[in-house]
Amino acid sequence: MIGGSTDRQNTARRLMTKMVNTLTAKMEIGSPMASLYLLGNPDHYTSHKFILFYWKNYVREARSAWIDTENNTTESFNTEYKDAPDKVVLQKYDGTYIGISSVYDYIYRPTAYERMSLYGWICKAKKEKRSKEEQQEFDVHYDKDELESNAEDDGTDTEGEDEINFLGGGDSIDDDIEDEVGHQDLDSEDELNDYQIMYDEHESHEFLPEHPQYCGLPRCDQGDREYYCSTMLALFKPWQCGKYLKLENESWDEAFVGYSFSARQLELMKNFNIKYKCNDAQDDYSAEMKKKDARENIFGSWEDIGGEVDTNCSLINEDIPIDIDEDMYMLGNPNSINNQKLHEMNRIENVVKNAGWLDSCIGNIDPVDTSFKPGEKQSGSQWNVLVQSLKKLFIATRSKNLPEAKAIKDKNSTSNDEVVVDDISYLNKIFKAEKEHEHQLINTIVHEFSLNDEQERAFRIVANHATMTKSEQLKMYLGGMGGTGKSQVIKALIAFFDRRNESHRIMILAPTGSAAALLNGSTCGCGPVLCMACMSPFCGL
Ligand SMILES: Nc1ncnc2c1ncn2[C@@H]1O[C@H](COP(=O)(O)OP(=O)(O)OP(=O)(O)O)[C@@H](O)[C@H]1O
Repeated sequence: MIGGSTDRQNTARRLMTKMVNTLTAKMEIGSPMASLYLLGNPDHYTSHKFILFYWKNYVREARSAWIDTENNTTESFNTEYKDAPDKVVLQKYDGTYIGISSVYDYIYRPTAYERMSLYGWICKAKKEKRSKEEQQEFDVHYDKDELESNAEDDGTDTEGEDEINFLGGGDSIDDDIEDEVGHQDLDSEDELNDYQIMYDEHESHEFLPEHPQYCGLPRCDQGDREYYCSTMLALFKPWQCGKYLKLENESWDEAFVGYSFSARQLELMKNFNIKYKCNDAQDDYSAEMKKKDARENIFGSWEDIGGEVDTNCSLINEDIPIDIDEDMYMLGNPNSINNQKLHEMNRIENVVKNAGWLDSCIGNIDPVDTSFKPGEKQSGSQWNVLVQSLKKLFIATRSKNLPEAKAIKDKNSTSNDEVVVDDISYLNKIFKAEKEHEHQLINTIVHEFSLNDEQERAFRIVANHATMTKSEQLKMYLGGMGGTGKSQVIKALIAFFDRRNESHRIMILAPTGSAAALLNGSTCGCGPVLCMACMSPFCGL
């Protein structure tokens, strides 16, 4: 679909958007996160702010100044120059569309900044949209005729020209055009530090090329040396035109060697290469692993596979061809990576099989008969009614002999004038179940689960109550700090009801799936209705 016609691409895009929106709506936001958003605080903190910088456009612009005269241009430069034209943003100005590139923001910067390198400019530049009032004031201050006459003037370096060119060609761009270029003009040195010329991250995407290359700076020790030198010069030597960066008869390399970079700039250049050093180290490690025949080690070779290619695609320098031995990936080759992978997968499968993880279920669950056909034909709703009525019948039969049901029955038979004193003897420590074996069972479980005094008290209240034939519903809350043994009490109760063959009288509910899973219970969502139906003493929980 992605590679199809425009219609199909749009359909695919719409579908993806719908899916993302649907998933996002279902996403839960925790209360701390919600509070952060409401208070306008960030949801994360970083020590540095990074600005996306698409350097290739600038280097292309700088090198293009030499494209005609530079007879010894390398093939790679020619190809690159032709294949990757500058990306511009189209804006309507006085009925005419003009292309604006962020490169011009640097080239036509105010005279106050003419000694600022591209690197410094990118760190400080910020693009802001002018408010309507500011725009009106600006329009009044710089009238259009003056702008046009100055724009035609291709000569001297006047202050006026700087201001005009700095506008990127549009001082009165239509209001409805999204990326209006707003700048302040500066006169004094003092303003240099205060002046924030930073790209606003919310608008900068308008100016970015499709393939981010911010990490793919050329290498100092490999590849096209000329391209590397021109890139570093474009970054660190101030320029308005590529001609500023080197002399007519000079190569980029000579200009690079001859330029005195500051200590900070040299340090930055060194840092640019750290990523490549890491990649090299990773490749060396892969080579080492291969040598050691990692196939002998179950897990070792998993790390080894694909070591040649850095999976952080955006960080790979597209300029440098990745050296991949295709033979290594062919299945026919017994030493190929794919075969090694297959071999490891079989080994792991055997390990898992031998450990019994793939054995059939111990509980002997009957297999579902997929070929089953009902003996009588009924519509869906008729089946539904039948199932519901059978369910009711089943629940009624099961709860017929439960004490609560009996108690309710008995209670209903008493008249309104009668005072009934509820039996709450089960709360006493000296309570003894009517039947001796029930009393014994309670004692055994207290002992088996080594319940402490408080746990025992809680357990006995529920267990005693369960042995009574006439009693009100027990509503009880068992609280305590984390790890104080609440779950232990519940486990004891599960065992108690289990041994009385009354597992159906207890239902474990928890607010989250993981909490419920710890006690083999369910989440609260499915609770209330079933809880009432099973007449569990935990109904009130
Ligand atoms: N009487 C006991 N004898 C021995 N071990 C116990 C006893 N009561 C609790 N424990 C142990 O203490 C640990 C914490 O107990 P438990 O999980 O029941 O606490 P909890 O109050 O339910 O904790 P949380 O609120 O964090 O879920 C468990 O490992 C449990 O086995």
